[in-house]
Amino acid sequence: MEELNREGYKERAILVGIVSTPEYEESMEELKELALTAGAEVVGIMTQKRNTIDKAHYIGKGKLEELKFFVENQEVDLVIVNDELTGTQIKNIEDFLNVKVIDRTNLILDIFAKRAKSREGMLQVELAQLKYRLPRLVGLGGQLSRLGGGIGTRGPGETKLETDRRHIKNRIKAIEKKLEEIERHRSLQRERRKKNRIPVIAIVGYTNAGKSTLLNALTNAEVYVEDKLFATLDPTARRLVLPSGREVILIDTVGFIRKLPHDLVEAFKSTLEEAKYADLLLHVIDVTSPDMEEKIKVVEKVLSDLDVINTPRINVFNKIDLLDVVPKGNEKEIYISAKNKIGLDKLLQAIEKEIFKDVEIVNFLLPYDKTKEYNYLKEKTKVIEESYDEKGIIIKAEVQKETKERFKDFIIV
Ligand SMILES: Nc1nc2c(ncn2[C@@H]2O[C@H](COP(=O)(O)OP(=O)(O)OP(=O)(O)O)[C@@H](O)[C@H]2O)c(=O)[nH]1
Ligand SMILES: [Mg+2]
Repeated sequence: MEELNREGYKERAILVGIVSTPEYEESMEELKELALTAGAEVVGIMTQKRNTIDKAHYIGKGKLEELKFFVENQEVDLVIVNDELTGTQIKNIEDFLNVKVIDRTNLILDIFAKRAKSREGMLQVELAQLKYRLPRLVGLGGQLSRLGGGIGTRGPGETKLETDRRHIKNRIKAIEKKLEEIERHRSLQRERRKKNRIPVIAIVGYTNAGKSTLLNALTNAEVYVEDKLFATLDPTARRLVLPSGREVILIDTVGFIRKLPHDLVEAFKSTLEEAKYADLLLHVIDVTSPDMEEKIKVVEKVLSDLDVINTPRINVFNKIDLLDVVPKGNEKEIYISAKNKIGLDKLLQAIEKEIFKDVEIVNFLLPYDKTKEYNYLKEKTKVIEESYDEKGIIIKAEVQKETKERFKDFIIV
């Protein structure tokens, strides 16, 4: 879908980046994707080779002159810089070019602001935006008054972004309090799930890898899928019945990206907590992306930061319909096409094997006076069936090895 801004046209943007790392090209390509996702029209890309970022103007003075020429000739509305800028840098460049300047972080925040739908998502994004703005008020003040609205100045649900330091600080406190309440509610839900012994599987991965498509394919859910970045912001949970008839909960999560703004990671921590408490992670990887290895590393870094790098994980290589030769894979590396539903059987088997590797379904016969044992099984295991016999209660339950050992005297076949 073509997105026009409120004035009815697309803001004309030029992308500016510094060439310093080998991944630079992919990173610029991604910046372009981000700009398109935010609703801009990219009319030019300008890069400069240098080792350090210019403290005052990001790029060198000569390059800036060149940029000014381009901005004036191409009727550019917006300059997007590939690195995070200070408030002073934003102000200096804007004063020189007389056009709005935003950085990569602000661009990502802007996309999140437009995409956020749930109350929690909106609060999280607003919090990240306010934290980003607070140290940059010098530079950002001009954007709202002199240069108008548009990309980089929007709040979630189009709320007006604050420019007053005191108000921002108060708002940050208020939002943090509200988010704590929501988090408390969420942890109650988690407790309940734990009590019901339903295993939780979180789908994680780089943005646009196909996570939501996979959730839809496995559960017939209708989660929003789009060939744009950050289609998903809110964690969506769905029930999934495995081939054995056992049930799990599958959760879709927000995608990761390189140089993900720190405040955003912080703000989304509670959403990402879903991954933290998962019994298994499915790491969805787009096999068609030329920098697949680097993206895998970015995701693994976030998983480390979230302290879930040791959670059992299956790497799901997606979009194999676009490959000529498909690798065979193994139990921990499954090749699929979520869109064309190829390889899903193998994936389900692998999930089943991983999740239930330590549990077994066992039948117990408990005499009626064994109330303590009965209560233990009811509370600590997943009871599948219960029936009554003259000798006692027959319980069919999913149990860990230790429980089976402990109750071995009551096992029947
Ligand atoms: N060719 C091909 N395209 C796929 C496949 N799976 C997903 N896609 C496409 O990849 C794009 C992204 O899919 P999503 O499911 O929205 O990706 P996501 O990982 O949820 O993305 P975010 O929520 O933005 O992080 C969409 O255009 C999908 O149609 C696949 O198996 N083959
Ligand atoms: Mg998604």
